[in-house]
Amino acid sequence: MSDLLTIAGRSFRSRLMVGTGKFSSSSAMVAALEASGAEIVTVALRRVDLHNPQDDMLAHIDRQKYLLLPNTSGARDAEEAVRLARLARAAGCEPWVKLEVTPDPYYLLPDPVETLKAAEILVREGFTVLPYINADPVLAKHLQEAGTATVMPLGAPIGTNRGVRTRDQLAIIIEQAIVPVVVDAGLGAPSHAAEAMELGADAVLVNTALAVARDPGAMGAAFRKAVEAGREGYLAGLGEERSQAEASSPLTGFLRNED
Ligand SMILES: CC(=O)[C@@H](O)[C@H](O)COP(=O)(O)O
Repeated sequence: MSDLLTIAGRSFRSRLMVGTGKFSSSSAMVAALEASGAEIVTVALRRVDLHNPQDDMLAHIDRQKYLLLPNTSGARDAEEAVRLARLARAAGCEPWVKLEVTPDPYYLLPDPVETLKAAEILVREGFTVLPYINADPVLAKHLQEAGTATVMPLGAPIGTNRGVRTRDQLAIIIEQAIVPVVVDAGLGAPSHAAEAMELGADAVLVNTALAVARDPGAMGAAFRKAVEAGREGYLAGLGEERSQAEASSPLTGFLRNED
């Protein structure tokens, strides 16, 4: 039986989304995308010319194969984010947007107030909104009530490769979610992606780990397997953590009885 990820009524086999920044070459990016099995690929609106099909990056992304998810990376407030999303739609992109509002260039942490404000506007305008947020369960609820198609809480700040540092808050978001939860940012190793999936995330988004790998294609394949393994582990039902040891084999009834 297939285990599909469904976002806003659209289904995907892959639970790994991939970002397109920081790759050393277009061929490295294509190798990573293909090996990852991703079906959703995010592109920073500030880095591409959507009106130009020959744009170096866009020309390398097969839009029959991948859903192009424009992101508002670089937007510092709601107004800038909304403007970027509208530009993407005007240029012929599907009305899906990865909403990112990051006023602070040092930590790139998302602004919760401006993100919610932008999400409310974009949902009203008919966009399918996938907001990047800190791992804040209260904000995640507000965004879902506003009509976002997912929530995308961070594992760690963008580009840090530090893994699932927000585990406890992610668990609450996942427990309460009524839309898919996509753990986005900071996942620097395949094991990080597996951990997020084992926790019950519906999908993950990865960019830096693939882009900076010595072999981005091989890393794409490794993340693909990790996401699948994490998902399978989650569905199989993981055992609960315990503080006290519990023997896996009987501890009585042998050796001493033979005296
Ligand atoms: C590409 C994208 O949409 C970002 O949110 C982010 O870049 C992903 O995080 P990492 O680069 O840390 O994987």
